[in-house]
Amino acid sequence: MAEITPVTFRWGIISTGKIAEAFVKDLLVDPKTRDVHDVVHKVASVGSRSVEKAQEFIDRVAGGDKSIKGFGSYEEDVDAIYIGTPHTYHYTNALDAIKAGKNVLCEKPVTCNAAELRSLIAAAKEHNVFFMEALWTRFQPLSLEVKRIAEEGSLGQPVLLHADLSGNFGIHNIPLTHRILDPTLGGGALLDLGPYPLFWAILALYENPANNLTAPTNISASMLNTPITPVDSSTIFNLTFSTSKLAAQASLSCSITLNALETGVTIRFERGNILISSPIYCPKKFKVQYIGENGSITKEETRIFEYVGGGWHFQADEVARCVRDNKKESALWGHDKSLLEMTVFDEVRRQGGYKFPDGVEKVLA
Ligand SMILES: NC(=O)C1=CN([C@@H]2O[C@H](COP(=O)(O)OP(=O)(O)OC[C@H]3O[C@@H](n4cnc5c(N)ncnc54)[C@H](OP(=O)(O)O)[C@@H]3O)[C@@H](O)[C@H]2O)C=CC1
Ligand SMILES: O=C1OC[C@@H](O)[C@H](O)[C@H]1O
Repeated sequence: MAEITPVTFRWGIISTGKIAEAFVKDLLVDPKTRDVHDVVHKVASVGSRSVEKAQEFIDRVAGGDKSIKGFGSYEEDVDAIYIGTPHTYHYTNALDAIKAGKNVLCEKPVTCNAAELRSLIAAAKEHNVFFMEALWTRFQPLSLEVKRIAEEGSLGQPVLLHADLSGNFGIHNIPLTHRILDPTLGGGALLDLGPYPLFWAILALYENPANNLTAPTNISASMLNTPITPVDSSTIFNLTFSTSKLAAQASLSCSITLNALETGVTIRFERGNILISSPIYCPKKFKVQYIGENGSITKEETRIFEYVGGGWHFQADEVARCVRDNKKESALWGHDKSLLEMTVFDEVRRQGGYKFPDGVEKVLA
């Protein structure tokens, strides 16, 4: 077989925080370890509020690679910019990058509200650039296989989906300025953890061909605040999908004070179940149960997925391929799904009474 010459994709990184480090480490993993031969990734520059921090990040995470430029600002000459700042900075950082004609991969939640996202989508169209939320779980091989099995027919239609993402942040022992507690940084469970339970509902229900990409017909929600700051410590939200061909519901929750459950997602179909192990943002294992005529389990299969790296590189491969092919959005996690996410979150916050402090939302509906 002829050797493919891979495209070298140059990334500019904005932020020197926790997730930026995880993403950059994955960019440095040899793509061949995950059987990817058409793209390779190169970290070209790191932007921070401080040039010293940027250099310290390059030394620590990328072995001091002299070809990587460190900037005390966010201007870079690259194929795409990855944004890993706190939620409430995504809009401004992404807009600046888009206006500079850059392709953008922006961390989840892509913005604080749907109005900000609509404004970014319009800007991306105007400047003819690729734009995607970094909903990394969508691109992992396990998710692709869950989707294939869910839609292949032998389980029947999905009826009920339960998904929870909890993570104990030790909220009594972290500063009030921590991004998870600070309302000016969009703190709380919903915006930080909520994208993942919602992602599984989008994959299994919204994307189900019988739903024909129809938005939920009902959203009901309740939020519980922390005793410390006015952000949600836990939130529950339910979605109903009802079309002529699909009648299904999702019961979703997230918490910043509890540990994760062993099984984070359960998708119940007419003739079986899919049970996905935690962590639900990069699960390595799921189980499929087939149910017979009398309601008992007739067959059970466990599937395990392993790869080198943390799982963030799959979304990087998607961005590189989309940009190479001149696509402006991903077919797997396009603008419509991020917009659905932000619309659901706006409604959950409305019902739950979570208002951001004045000035946090840069665009209002
Ligand atoms: N996909 C995933 O698995 C994960 C995604 N995330 C998402 O990534 C984003 C960042 O999270 P995380 O990396 O944990 O956050 P961190 O606090 O670790 O890092 C955020 C970085 O943003 C920069 N920054 C710019 N302005 C501010 C500000 N006013 N306050 C604090 N930091 C600022 C800082 O870099 P500098 O000082 O260099 O400018 C800082 O290091 C969030 O939106 C979160 O939802 C988080 C964890 C996992
Ligand atoms: O995206 C995320 O996934 C893992 C969580 O621990 C983190 O807080 C969140 O931002």
